[in-house]
Amino acid sequence: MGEVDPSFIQAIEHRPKIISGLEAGGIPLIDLSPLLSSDSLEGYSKDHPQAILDLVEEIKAACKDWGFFQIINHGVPYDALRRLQTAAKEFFDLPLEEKRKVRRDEENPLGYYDTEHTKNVRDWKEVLDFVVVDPNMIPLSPEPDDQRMRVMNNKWPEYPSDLRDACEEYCRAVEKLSFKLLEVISLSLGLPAKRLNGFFKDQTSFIRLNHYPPCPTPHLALGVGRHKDAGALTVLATDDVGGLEVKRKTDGEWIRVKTIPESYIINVGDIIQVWSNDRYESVEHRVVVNSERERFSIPFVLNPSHYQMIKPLEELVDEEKEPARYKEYNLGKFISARKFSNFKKLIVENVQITDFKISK
Ligand SMILES: O=C(O)CCC(=O)C(=O)O
Ligand SMILES: [Fe+2]
Repeated sequence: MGEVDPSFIQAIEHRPKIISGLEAGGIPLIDLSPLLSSDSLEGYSKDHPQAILDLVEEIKAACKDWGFFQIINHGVPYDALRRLQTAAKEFFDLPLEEKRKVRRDEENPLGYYDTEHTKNVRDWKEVLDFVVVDPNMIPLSPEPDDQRMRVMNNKWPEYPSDLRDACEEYCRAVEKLSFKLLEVISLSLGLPAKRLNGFFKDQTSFIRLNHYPPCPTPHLALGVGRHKDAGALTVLATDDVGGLEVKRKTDGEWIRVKTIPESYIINVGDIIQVWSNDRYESVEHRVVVNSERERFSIPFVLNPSHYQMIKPLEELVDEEKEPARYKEYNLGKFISARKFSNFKKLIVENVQITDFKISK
């Protein structure tokens, strides 16, 4: 990634404003300590202590107003994250030919990849992807009648030798956190805490190690172009180099997310938007790069099983007052369409949940 290839250059209206060091903030910061003492919030809101009810309200407001929030006192051991961050840096420091030994290919979309395009513009980044349940399956093609499946296997690099262990250990901790958050979100929608858990048997959740090298033209390119996360929920760890920007719902301004030590950034994905029938929205975000410091981030994307049909939850729709706003879609077919479209620059837009929107 030396000189700037035209494939990285964003259209003028999507280029970032380069702000030096200034971070606007505004995204809610939520203290999860009330959750630390319990493993599960089984039951309905009314059965919980006030501290939990307050937390549910805070998360509800954050999901509605921003689609994003930051958390502290989340219970994920910092050492587990540090260990994975160290291993990730060691991996990305390897020569390209070494990294390409585990590269993603047409058969298996997992592994190393440095040519992802978001909205048809190349991202200034390299990634390493792993699934949480290994091996995992997704449909071979997005065609509705094609029943064939594709097996996805994690491709563990030979170096650094503890990357696999670090990743698996981190995954267990962050997965536990993400299911707790899912319970709070379920309560915040007026549903029983465990209402959403059933969708995650045979989950297709994945972990991505992102590396954004310094970029000589940060005003022209983006680390990740504007996008919405397609999963249910994203739990994002970043280092102390800022860059993530969230599109503020009130005015469409791009707001830089503050880096807070030992915190996570949580965002609602497309699937929660559909389940909640638009009560919560999956909000657009992007990553701005800089010319001086490399940046690392690790999103964990909580994703249901491939065979799940995604549609608004029955309890949240009412034919008269609140009709379903989406037709159901098969998650596996959706993932399959996405995974194999970002290989190359396409003429058409990727599949989006809006493709399933029921017009009023
Ligand atoms: O690196 C970041 O801060 C965010 C990355 C992201 O949005 C993604 O990988 O979907
Ligand atoms: Fe994202």
